[in-house]
Amino acid sequence: MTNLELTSSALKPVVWTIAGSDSGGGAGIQADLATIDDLGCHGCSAITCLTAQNSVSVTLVEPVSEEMLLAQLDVLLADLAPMAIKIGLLANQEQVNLLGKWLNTSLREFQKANAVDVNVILDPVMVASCGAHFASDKRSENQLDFLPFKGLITLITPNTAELSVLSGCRLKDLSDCHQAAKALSKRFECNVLAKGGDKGAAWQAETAKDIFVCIQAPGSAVIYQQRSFLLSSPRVESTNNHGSGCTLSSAIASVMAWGFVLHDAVVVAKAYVTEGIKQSGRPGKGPGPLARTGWPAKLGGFAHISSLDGCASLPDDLNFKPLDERLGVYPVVSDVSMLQLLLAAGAKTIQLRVKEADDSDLETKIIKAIQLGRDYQAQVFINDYWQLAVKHQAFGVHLGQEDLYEADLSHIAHSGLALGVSSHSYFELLLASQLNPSYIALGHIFPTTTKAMPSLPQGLNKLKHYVDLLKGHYPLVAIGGIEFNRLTAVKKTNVDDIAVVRAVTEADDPACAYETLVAAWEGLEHE
Ligand SMILES: Cc1ncc(COP(=O)(O)OP(=O)(O)O)c(N)n1
Ligand SMILES: Cc1ncsc1CCOP(=O)(O)O
Ligand SMILES: [Mg+2]
Repeated sequence: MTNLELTSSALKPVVWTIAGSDSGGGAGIQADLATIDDLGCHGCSAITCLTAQNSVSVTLVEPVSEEMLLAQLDVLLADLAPMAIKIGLLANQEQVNLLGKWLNTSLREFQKANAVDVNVILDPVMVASCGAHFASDKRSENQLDFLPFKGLITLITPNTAELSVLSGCRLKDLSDCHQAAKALSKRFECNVLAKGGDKGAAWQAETAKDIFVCIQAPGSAVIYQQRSFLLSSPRVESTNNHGSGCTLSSAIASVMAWGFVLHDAVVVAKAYVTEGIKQSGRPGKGPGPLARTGWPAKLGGFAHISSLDGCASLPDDLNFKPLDERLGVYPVVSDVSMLQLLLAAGAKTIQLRVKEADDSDLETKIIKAIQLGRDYQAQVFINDYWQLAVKHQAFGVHLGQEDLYEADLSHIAHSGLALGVSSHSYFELLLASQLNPSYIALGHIFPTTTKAMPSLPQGLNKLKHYVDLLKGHYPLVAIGGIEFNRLTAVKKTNVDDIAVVRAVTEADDPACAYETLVAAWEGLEHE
């Protein structure tokens, strides 16, 4: 199954762009609709102004009337309601005020009545990449007052020039930009992606660095909220960047419309822009538009993520022991007798996951599990208790994202243990991949009762995207709600292997259930 089949088999999510028309086709509404379509969504537009422009100049900007802008918003809401909205060029303060009021009334009522969250991404366009100032309002440096959007938007995406105008500060270095982005986030009560793609400052010369200030992102892991991150990509040497900001913000809206969390939308959209610049052309005399290159699936095109707020970043110079063999059907069990029974039934990889808070026999159980692994020449992973796993030389350790910041990863790597890492999103799997682990777990895919999960089930569509990105780079295992009658659908995503709890441990005959799962899983073909 290809990405396209997966996305077109479902109803396309509706994404709106509220922006200006670029007669040159590289930016504005034209770039947005091309992006939205390329990422599998249905695009609708509310046009704020017409611009007469080509790749080198803007000769005229003509705003639509307030009546016309409102009519577009209302008629769309009555039928083609949005899953996400991107706001781009607004021609004057009246349009900002009107839109602020509309978001606060009509859109709010719609969200309340339908119990949905519509994410709104604001690209505060002020200056075109060809140097022209857009807004017809001539008050201080063409600056519009975006405060009517306070508390109504998910994310604002200023470039460095826009950040400087919005914050009223000269931005000399990364630290200045970070402070300004945090101040903006406070002022607008929203998340901020401060784009550093425009070359200029020395600290931006080698890499294109964006600053992501997250104050709140529903569905993202708690440990990655109220935090700032630096997203660094190798700089693509090209002057074809016309419409890159429009493309980025409409890509973020599109990825969110598919149900991905904000952290994911930001990293996927950045990879999309990087690839779009790489493959760009130059139809006019000036900077060309970005190519439309589909949903990003090259790991090397994704940004490196690091912390920007004093919180620890994960090391990226470690090497963990590789697996001796495929994970296959990977049982995760809570007691040693079950572990022994499944090893006897042929399991070659298994995990001991003990969750009783006060288990006085913990170390004894871990020693026994590790010894059984040796007896059966199997890969035994210990969940959570990495010190005991190292002390007794387990084959490997399995850690969740939160656990990664508590553990001594360097000690685990240097002690020769394998490391498996959990992930629940693009953002988390990118962080996991920066660690060079022995495998990456993707979950939870389906609802599970084994564990209270803080995130929603990922589902097969997301799993397929994750696999497209990581396959061949790391062994991949899907976990969560995997049972016999779901194996065919899971195999179609091309994920290497599966981890199971209840499908084995709650069966009347766990050994038989394990053997049946193995026969079925190994009998199915990858696509
Ligand atoms: C193979 C596999 N995948 C994911 C998990 C979950 O690990 P973690 O996120 O650390 O959560 P707990 O298992 O500790 O509740 C796993 N154990 N195994
Ligand atoms: C530990 C864990 N981590 C993500 S889902 C999960 C439990 C999976 O259990 P089951 O296979 O019973 O749904
Ligand atoms: Mg854990």
